[in-house]
Amino acid sequence: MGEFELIRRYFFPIAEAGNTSAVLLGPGDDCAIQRVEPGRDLVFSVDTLVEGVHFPRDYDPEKLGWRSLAVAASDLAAMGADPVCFTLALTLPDADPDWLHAYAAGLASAAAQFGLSLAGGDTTRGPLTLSLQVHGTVPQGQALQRSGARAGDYVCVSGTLGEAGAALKFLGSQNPGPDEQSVLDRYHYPASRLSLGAALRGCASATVDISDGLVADLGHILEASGVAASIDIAKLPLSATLNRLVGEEAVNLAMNAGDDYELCITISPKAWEGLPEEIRSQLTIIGEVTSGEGLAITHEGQSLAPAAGGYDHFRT
Ligand SMILES: Nc1ncnc2c1ncn2[C@@H]1O[C@H](COP(=O)(O)OP(=O)(O)O)[C@@H](O)[C@H]1O
Ligand SMILES: Cc1ncc(C[n+]2csc(CCOP(=O)(O)OP(=O)(O)O)c2C)c(N)n1
Ligand SMILES: [Mg+2]
Repeated sequence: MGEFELIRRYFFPIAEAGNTSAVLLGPGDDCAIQRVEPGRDLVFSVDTLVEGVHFPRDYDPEKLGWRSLAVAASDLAAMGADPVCFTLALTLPDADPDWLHAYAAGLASAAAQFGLSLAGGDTTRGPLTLSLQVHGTVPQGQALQRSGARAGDYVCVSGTLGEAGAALKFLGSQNPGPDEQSVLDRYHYPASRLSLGAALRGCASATVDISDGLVADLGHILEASGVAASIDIAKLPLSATLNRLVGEEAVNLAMNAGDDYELCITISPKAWEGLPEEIRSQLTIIGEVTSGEGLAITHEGQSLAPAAGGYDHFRT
């Protein structure tokens, strides 16, 4: 199978299944063409996944198909963008039809689920690496950013934290029990809170998605906004499953492990009161923004030393 046959066989069908009218030209030419409606801003981001770094060696290709798009889409969620389309740069050690079939199937279901049309890409031979560029749009000037947090805002997170991090221990399990399977699914099928992100436009003061860990990613908001915050670990949303599986380590995983792809947001108390209950129920208030700099961590009022954390590709 040659390069072009591979692309036609496995990826053109995904592009054809996407029905985004904003993609005027999909794969097959030198570039794709996306029309951006007047009055909207284009919001875009690229994320790379490397075998052995972002996912284990010999990882199930169907899960990789889903996961690769989900983690990229999560950046659109963090900006409050409505998803439109994506490109896929695929570097493969060889053209294995079974692998490609399964990868394409996982990717196709994520593309349909997230409303992202495949618009183009690039296919090369080399160590397994995937780069996905995602495009979304927002009404002009309304993209959520890391820089808007103000003293007095609440700090909130969506969903529950720490399970995807816990899953790393069980990735090699032959016979995972129900709790193990449930955290493994959080790793294999990350959330990407696209509709939550869009619903927070005009309400949240700052947003970030939690890829590297809560402490690190909230740290990005604090730095970009020039503020400090305190969070109470007793308020962290931890699932019963995580508590059963890892006991006291749950807090550390929730704070530092990453891979959750939940949103961390700041929001003024007034905007919080104005949120529909359906949106508030997806969020947990874990602390508040203060003036100054840095993140203070407390446990029921007692202050704790901040654990150094978060995933950093180059920290030695
Ligand atoms: N090689 C690069 N050249 C230009 N900008 C980059 C590069 N790598 C990362 N960035 C930018 O630095 C910021 C932080 O990157 P990253 O931590 O990967 O963000 P995210 O967690 O949202 O994927 C982003 O705005 C990203 O666009
Ligand atoms: C097999 C495996 N080991 C370790 C991890 C943990 N891990 C690797 S990269 C990463 C952080 C997210 O990756 P990054 O490239 O920083 O994503 P971005 O912030 O750019 O979205 C984490 C938590 C993992 N996901 N899989
Ligand atoms: Mg990135």
